[in-house]
Amino acid sequence: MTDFTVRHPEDHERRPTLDMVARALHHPPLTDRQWSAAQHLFGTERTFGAFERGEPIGMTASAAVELAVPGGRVPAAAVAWVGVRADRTRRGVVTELLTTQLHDCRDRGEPVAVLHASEATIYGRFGYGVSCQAKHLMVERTRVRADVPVTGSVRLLSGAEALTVPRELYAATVPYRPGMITRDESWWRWGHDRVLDRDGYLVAVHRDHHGADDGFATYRPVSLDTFEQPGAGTALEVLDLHAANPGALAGLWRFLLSIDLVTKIRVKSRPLDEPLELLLENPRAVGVLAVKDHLWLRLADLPQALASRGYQPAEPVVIEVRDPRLPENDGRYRISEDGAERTTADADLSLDADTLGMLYLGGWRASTLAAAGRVHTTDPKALARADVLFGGTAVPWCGTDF
Ligand SMILES: CC(=O)SCCNC(=O)CCNC(=O)[C@H](O)C(C)(C)COP(=O)(O)OP(=O)(O)OC[C@H]1O[C@@H](n2cnc3c(N)ncnc32)[C@H](O)[C@@H]1OP(=O)(O)O
Repeated sequence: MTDFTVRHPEDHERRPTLDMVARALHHPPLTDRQWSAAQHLFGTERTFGAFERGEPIGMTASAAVELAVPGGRVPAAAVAWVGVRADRTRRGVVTELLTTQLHDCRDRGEPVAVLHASEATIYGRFGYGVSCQAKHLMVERTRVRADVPVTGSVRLLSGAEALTVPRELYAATVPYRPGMITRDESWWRWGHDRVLDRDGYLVAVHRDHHGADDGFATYRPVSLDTFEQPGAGTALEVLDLHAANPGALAGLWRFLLSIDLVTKIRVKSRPLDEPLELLLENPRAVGVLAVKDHLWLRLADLPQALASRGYQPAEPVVIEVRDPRLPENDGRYRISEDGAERTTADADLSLDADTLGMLYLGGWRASTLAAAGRVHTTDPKALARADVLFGGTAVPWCGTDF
């Protein structure tokens, strides 16, 4: 039996704790350079460690972000760096850490927590649901001709511009769909500056025909040559691509497709409705390699979270939610186009908290979740109303790796 305590690490324990979690995720301990970028990602007060006789054996942390939801934005905890030392797993360590973190979230006034999961089997039991999916694409560039008119231009950035322009565009120009999160300076240092420096990523920016920058792509060339297959060519890996409008999206893709000596373009986690194949003369050049769980979402303070998003016009429904890990969320809620509130009325639908996390951004229909046995009702009309009420105006997508 493991005897451990969960608490914030002391200042001198922070780096050993991060090193421990890096090891749990099969990365080497942090270099001095990585540590200098990583230590600003989460304050000590947002980091929880599990300690056994003073040694770190588990960790979870979160960053304060704003999450776009249908009809607005809500303060959220972006959870990351979850891990338990390999010789201390399956003894309840992460259960204790994540439960403490969810209470902390509520206390901070962050009604929602989000994360990207290393494995799809971990987080459902903690009340997280897959709020949206994303697709991984492979474009066979040799079979491709972009078939869209050019309306602007693309330029490659270097030096300070490669660091600053994407920050400005993401903060002020890119429209937020439900699921997108704000990126603070510590994210940019870790998620952008560090990868440009370490992995040789390049930044391309699209400028519209009025001369305003309106989108960027971060990408790198990777050799496909092997000893057995010399001359296999080069793949482009696209890390980050955000566009303020369809012209910018088409222009950035047209640019990526025009780069010489490239045989394939690989890109992970794109929005389900991104119309890349429709921009090409040969749509079959785009292969969808996988559609995977993207952003997992947990309603930590359920009444607050439900009240923080908008609903589409339809007759109200009453939902009954069961949340064994945070029983204070249990209860019935009336959802209408005017908002959400607790009620004592009879329930039309019943579901668990993780399923409500799936509905929250509008990425799934209640009727789809009912077909999967996750939403229970005897009234098909109530399901149809829930489909409309919870529906969003855009397909949700996060698009930030954290
Ligand atoms: C947002 C992120 O950072 S994602 C990164 C997550 N981290 C990793 O994948 C690193 C490698 N893995 C680990 O560090 C650990 O195995 C963790 C964090 C996944 C789980 O930590 P543990 O302390 O072993 O979990 P704990 O003992 O609290 O398990 C709770 C329950 O989840 C189950 N569980 C834990 N991990 C897994 C898993 N990977 N797959 C399936 N079930 C799991 C346990 O069996 C247990 O089930 P039970 O309650 O029915 O008995």
